[in-house]
Amino acid sequence: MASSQKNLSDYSSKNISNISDKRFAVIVSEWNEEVTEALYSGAYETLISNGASRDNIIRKNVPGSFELTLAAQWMAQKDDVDAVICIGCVIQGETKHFDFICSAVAHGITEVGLKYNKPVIFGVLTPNNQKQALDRAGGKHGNKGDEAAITAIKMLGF
Ligand SMILES: Nc1c(NC[C@H](O)[C@H](O)[C@H](O)CO)[nH]c(=O)[nH]c1=O
Ligand SMILES: CC(=O)[C@@H](O)COP(=O)(O)O
Repeated sequence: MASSQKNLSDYSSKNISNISDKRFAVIVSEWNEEVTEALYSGAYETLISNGASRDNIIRKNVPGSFELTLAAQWMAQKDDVDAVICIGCVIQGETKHFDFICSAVAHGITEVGLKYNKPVIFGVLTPNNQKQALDRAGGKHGNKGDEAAITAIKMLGF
């Protein structure tokens, strides 16, 4: 289902588990900072509004989305991290670089979650242009950061 049919910020709060003692690592890519900061704000506020403690949200920055995977591994291996949320925005350019980054990040983040047996969430936009990105970072299609945070919460309650 395309984001145009389902708002990224719409979610059910039913069956949300107690996350007051859960620790979240949120890794934010610095590329397309206007977008990723909006995604981070959405994720942070969603965690807080669903019961997370401010002291239990650890933010780390990386240069670009490609670096999200290694940073996710560094955080996921910590015993005091319960879930990792990866925030990024990869915008299509003129070359195939977009395809390589998106594929590497998607596969890499998946592998980290499987390796450390904890939620590692793909909160990465892969739009064709800046407008599509902004539409999904608090615009008309909601905020991917909200979606990433509620996904982490629901996986912790699995
Ligand atoms: N073009 C975008 C990038 N490119 C940078 C890579 O993510 C990486 O940092 C570089 O290849 C060095 O390893 N990153 C984004 O997050 N978004 C882009 O649109
Ligand atoms: C996703 C990218 O790395 C991309 O923005 C780079 O742009 P280009 O493909 O035009 O070099």
